[in-house]
Amino acid sequence: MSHSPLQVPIVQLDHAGDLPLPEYASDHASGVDLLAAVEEPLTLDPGERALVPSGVAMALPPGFEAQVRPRSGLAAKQGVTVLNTPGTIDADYRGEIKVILINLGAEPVTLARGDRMAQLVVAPVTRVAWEPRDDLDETARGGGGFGSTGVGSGV
Ligand SMILES: O=c1ccn([C@H]2C[C@H](O)[C@@H](COP(=O)(O)OP(=O)(O)OP(=O)(O)O)O2)c(=O)[nH]1
Ligand SMILES: [Mg+2]
Repeated sequence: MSHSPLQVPIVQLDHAGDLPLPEYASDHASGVDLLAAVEEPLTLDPGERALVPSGVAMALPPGFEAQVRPRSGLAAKQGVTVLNTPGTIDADYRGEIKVILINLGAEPVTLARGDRMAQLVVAPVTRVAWEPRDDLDETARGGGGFGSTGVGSGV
């Protein structure tokens, strides 16, 4: 299996020049870390959310998306997560990638410029063409869901 990376055009919208491109933090990390491209430190009070710029825009090839996911360290240590996780970056989006962070912890959390705030995972997507029908094929599960399987159908 080939591991050659997907080539993705990227633009650094933040022109200060001190922020590197989003990078993979280990050899086989799934996501690149998105950096907070804030001019001044940003403090999120408990319960507060913010739309935080990443400083980058990209042109994903058709057939791919990017998912904005939380970093577990930030979540476990400080209670900060991505409100709309996984955020969806469409292949035809050319604007700045922004991260909706929320502080679910009990203490204020401050993000400094360049702090790694979330991770971005590029993944293939399948688009569908609907085939309208009057009914669907039968399966053992049928319409059962929401805890329908197992002893007593409990949770
Ligand atoms: O966490 C996110 C989620 C989305 N976006 C950008 C890229 C995405 O392609 C666009 C639209 O996102 P989405 O479809 O989730 O939002 P919407 O509320 O449906 O807006 P729209 O009507 O623009 O699609 O916003 C981000 O920068 N960060
Ligand atoms: Mg949308």
